[in-house]
Order: sequence, then C-alpha cells, then structure tokens
Amino acid sequence: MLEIDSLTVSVDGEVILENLDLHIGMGEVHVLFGPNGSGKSTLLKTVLGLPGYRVLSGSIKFKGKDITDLPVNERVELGLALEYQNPPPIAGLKLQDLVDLISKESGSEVDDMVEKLNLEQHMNREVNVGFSGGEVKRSEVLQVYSQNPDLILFDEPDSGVDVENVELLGKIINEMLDKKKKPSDRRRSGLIITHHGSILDLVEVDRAHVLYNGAIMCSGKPREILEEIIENGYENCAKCYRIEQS
Ligand SMILES: Nc1ncnc2c1ncn2[C@@H]1O[C@H](COP(=O)(O)OP(=O)(O)OP(=O)(O)O)[C@@H](O)[C@H]1O
Repeated sequence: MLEIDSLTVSVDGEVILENLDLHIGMGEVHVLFGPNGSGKSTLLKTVLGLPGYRVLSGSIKFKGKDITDLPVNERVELGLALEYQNPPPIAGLKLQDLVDLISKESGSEVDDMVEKLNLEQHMNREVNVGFSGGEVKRSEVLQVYSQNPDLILFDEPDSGVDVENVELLGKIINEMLDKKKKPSDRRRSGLIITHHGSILDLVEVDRAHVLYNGAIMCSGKPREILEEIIENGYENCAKCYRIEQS
C-alpha cells in the first residue's frame, strides 16, 4: 500500500528526515512512536505532499504508483487522507458544508458517523471555530471518514482527548481501518502517530516503529517496542540501531 524508500526531506533548508524506509501492506495498521521533534509529523505531511516539505532523495509509492512528485490533490484523489495534529479553524465554512464538499461516502453513512462521533450539534458551526480539543479531533476523524480513503495517516488522534472520547475514537478508528473484518478482507491501511500506549488497547495495530533523529531506528511488535521505550527510553532504540548498523 505504502512504500517509502531512502527518503530524505528538508524543511526550510534543514534536513529533517534522512534515508527513511517504511513499508505498510494492504490492510495493515502501523504505529509510529518517537520523541518530540523527531520528524513524525514531517513524515506524514511529506507523504501527503504538502508544500514546503522538499524531497531531496528517495521515493514514496502508494498503491504501486510513484507519488513522490504528485501534487496533494492527486494524492488525495488516489486515496490518501491525513488527520491533522493541529488543524486550523476555518471561519465562514460550516462543518456540514466541508463534509458535503469532500465526501465520497453516502449521505446516510456520513450521518451515522456524525451520530457515532456525537457531532450533531457541530455540523452547523464553522470548522474548528471555538471547538474544544476533543471536538477538533472528532471533527477531523469525521472528515477523514467522509473521504473514504485507502490509507489514513493519523497525527496523534489521542492527544488532548479525555478517556471516554479516546475510547470512542479508538473504536471508530478500528472500524474505519477494517479491523472488524478478517485479515484477507481488509482493504484499508493506517499509520498512527502517538505518544501514548493507550491506543494499543483500542486499535489493533500490526507493527510499530520508532522515529529518532529523522530515521526509523527500531521496528517490531507494538507491545514489545512500547515496553522497550518505557523501560529504556528512546536513546536506547538509537543505540540498538547503531549496533545493528556497525
Ligand atoms: N516549517 C518549518 N521550519 C523549520 N523547521 C521545521 C518546520 N517544520 C518542522 N520543522 C522542524 O522539524 C523538526 C521535526 O518536526 P515534526 O513536527 O515533524 O516533529 P514531531 O516528531 O512530529 O514532533 P511532536 O511529537 O512534538 O509533534 C522539528 O525540529 C521542527 O522544529
């Protein structure tokens, strides 16, 4: 589904990602851990093709097609979607109108999702204007769902969200990522950035990675990676990597 090879990316002339490799198969959900400033959001924004994220070398393939140089709209048309960490307020645009504009799902399915996400009262409000942190996250998940994408990039869906809403979002993300279906029927893939292990209790994650200083340092079973980080810290992951490389 997604094949990133030897990717080096600069922002404002500074190299943020260097020689990064990441492969996500169809129906797989991966989680990305990493300390603040390690380049996690940069990676997602580069995959989506946002301006300012300059690919210096390497390639990004999505559904077998090289998208490294494609504009954002074409990547979205192909089936990519990003749930933003900190989306801006959009004054003058109602959430309902935005969802109508981007929606590829049927009206009744979107309405069901609005109800599941407890967003009925927000549909006639301007997007993110005065929304609480948790409401912003629920609105983002609705927008992503409406686009009916094949690969969803989630940038910290659980940050600033209370315990009950994390549970709600976790269940919906699991559903959106086809985790209720048997593995051979799963068609959607996901990459989730998180700082918290709680997402692993809610979403069935296949593989975890640690991004450290702009590169993937460790990959493996989600629980094992998380325990390693909690026990020994991110620096230890980097040390493992250096030993493996030498
Ligand atoms: N437009 C920019 N101009 C300059 N530096 C930038 C820009 N955007 C990102 N960076 C830098 O790139 C580095 C990686 O940022 P990024 O947001 O990808 O980190 P992150 O791993 O997602 O962090 P966090 O966990 O805190 O969200 C940071 O040092 C950041 O300051």
